[in-house]
Amino acid sequence: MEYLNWRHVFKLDPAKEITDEALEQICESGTDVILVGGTDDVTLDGVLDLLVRVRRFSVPIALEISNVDSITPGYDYYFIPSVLNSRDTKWVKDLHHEAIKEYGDVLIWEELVAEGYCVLNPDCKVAQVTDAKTDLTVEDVVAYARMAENYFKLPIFYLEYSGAYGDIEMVKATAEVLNETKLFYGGGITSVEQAKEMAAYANTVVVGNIIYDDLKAALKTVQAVKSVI
Ligand SMILES: CC(C)=CCC/C(C)=C/CC/C(C)=C/CC/C(C)=C/CC/C(C)=C/CC/C(C)=C/CC/C(C)=C/COP(=O)(O)OP(=O)(O)O
Ligand SMILES: O=P(O)(O)OC[C@@H](O)CO
Ligand SMILES: [Mg+2]
Repeated sequence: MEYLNWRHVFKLDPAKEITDEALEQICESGTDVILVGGTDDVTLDGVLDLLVRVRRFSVPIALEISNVDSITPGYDYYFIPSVLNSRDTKWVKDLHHEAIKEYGDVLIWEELVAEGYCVLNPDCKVAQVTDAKTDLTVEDVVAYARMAENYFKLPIFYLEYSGAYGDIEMVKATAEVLNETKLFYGGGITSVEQAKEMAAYANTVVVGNIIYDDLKAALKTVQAVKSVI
């Protein structure tokens, strides 16, 4: 249950290359966890490679499942997205139903963490793949957040702007209606200022692409997030 207290997360994409030196800096940065996940080209080889390399360090590692073929034992947690604003039930619960039908007898439920995603950047891969309805008002998003917490009782509600910096008013309004469910924010964080701004409202701030574009800037987001009480 330590994920309930995570403030900063680095999300590594198993489809992208990262050098040992960069990986060491990411793992030793003081981040709370390495979350391994991506939308496409996620393979078992990529997921295993990162597991073995990150295990040399003491930071926890979690796998965010995007397809069943790339799941491997050995991760500390398995995060399972359901895209609440997808127009296709496949991404909300059908793939999940299939997986539970096949593996239900052997699942270790304590290792699985359900995430209610609300994807808001229409141009990102995950919005396109899942056919997410992204033209949402604050009232729409707040209703998804309330649904996640009070109806589905999900531990995590994830406001996903992957690749673009999000709308702080959306994040603020969402934070205001959540009590038990943790608010994850992810998308477009490239600076200390942005990291701090989102950390003021989100329980957990997820930093992804900037790791590959500007490692130094990525590393600075750790202390930025943690400096916000
Ligand atoms: C020990 C052991 C092996 C345990 C596990 C056993 C098991 C089989 C568990 C399965 C249980 C279960 C219910 C599984 C669900 C299966 C499944 C396939 C669910 C669908 C998940 C889903 C909705 C995927 C859609 C894509 C998505 C939301 C991905 C999350 C990552 C994300 C948003 C990345 C951001 O995009 P990115 O790739 O970074 O984009 P850019 O490249 O443009 O940056
Ligand atoms: O890659 P960025 O834009 O930082 O987004 C982080 C994460 O929310 C992606 O799933
Ligand atoms: Mg990415």
